[in-house]
Amino acid sequence: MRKFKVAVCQMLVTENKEENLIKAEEMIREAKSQEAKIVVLPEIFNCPYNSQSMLEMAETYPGETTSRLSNLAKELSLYIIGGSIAEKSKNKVYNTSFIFGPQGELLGRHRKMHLFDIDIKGKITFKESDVFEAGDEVTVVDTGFCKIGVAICFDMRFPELMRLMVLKGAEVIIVPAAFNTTTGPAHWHETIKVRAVDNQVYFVAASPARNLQSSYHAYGFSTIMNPFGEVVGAAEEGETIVYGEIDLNYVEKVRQELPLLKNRRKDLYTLTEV
Ligand SMILES: O=C(O)CCC(=O)C(=O)O
Repeated sequence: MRKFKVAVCQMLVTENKEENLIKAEEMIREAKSQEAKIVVLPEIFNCPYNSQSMLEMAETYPGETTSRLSNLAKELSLYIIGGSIAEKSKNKVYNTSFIFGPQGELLGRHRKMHLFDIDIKGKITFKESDVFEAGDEVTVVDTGFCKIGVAICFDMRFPELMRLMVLKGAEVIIVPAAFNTTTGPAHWHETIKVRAVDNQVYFVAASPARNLQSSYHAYGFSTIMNPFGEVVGAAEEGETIVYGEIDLNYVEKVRQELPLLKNRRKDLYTLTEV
């Protein structure tokens, strides 16, 4: 398969976990009815993005949320990039994206590698490391028709990680995220564009819808960007599903016509995973 539709569910996340799971399922079913092959959920889609909720609602794998996503992937024969959830494992909690294939199989899991610890005076302070441990693996899953790099939110600010995914064969990078109303307007669009252009990949960034009732105001503006830096699908701040076509032949064409990856001076510098 060289061309397929990807859908990003920019869902409104509430305090009610069951409500969030039902919403995610409804949106995934809708995306399937529009013939999407890959459906993406946002970061922490089953509970509010705050330390207390994430700790309270953390689940082990397999657990309620992942079983529901896996069953849905199987029933609908879809790839589901399951946003992220708080994952409990051996007395630690991770911010984890579970990725399911069309038989309901777990294709991979990405544990957020760069934790969102920031303090922008008078604007936003957040310390994810109060809740989460950092993951330590670069995640690239193989669908059989393309390789997909998966990272979570703050991870997208680290160009080395994105490039490592491409060196492992990723032609598409998918990032469940939840930027906010301070850093979103400042950096969201530019980061998506530059990561897509530098790495010559489709870059799919999924946000929750903005919920002004919650303590964390997600930015929204989920975006699908092509390898030449053109937007192929985008939302504003409200709840919606964003669709875009991924064309792997176009990745090849851009990489040939503007040979950035080929022209790296590997004799002068290298990037290695340790
Ligand atoms: O990088 C940013 O500005 C936002 C990151 C974030 O919200 C997150 O990692 O959850």
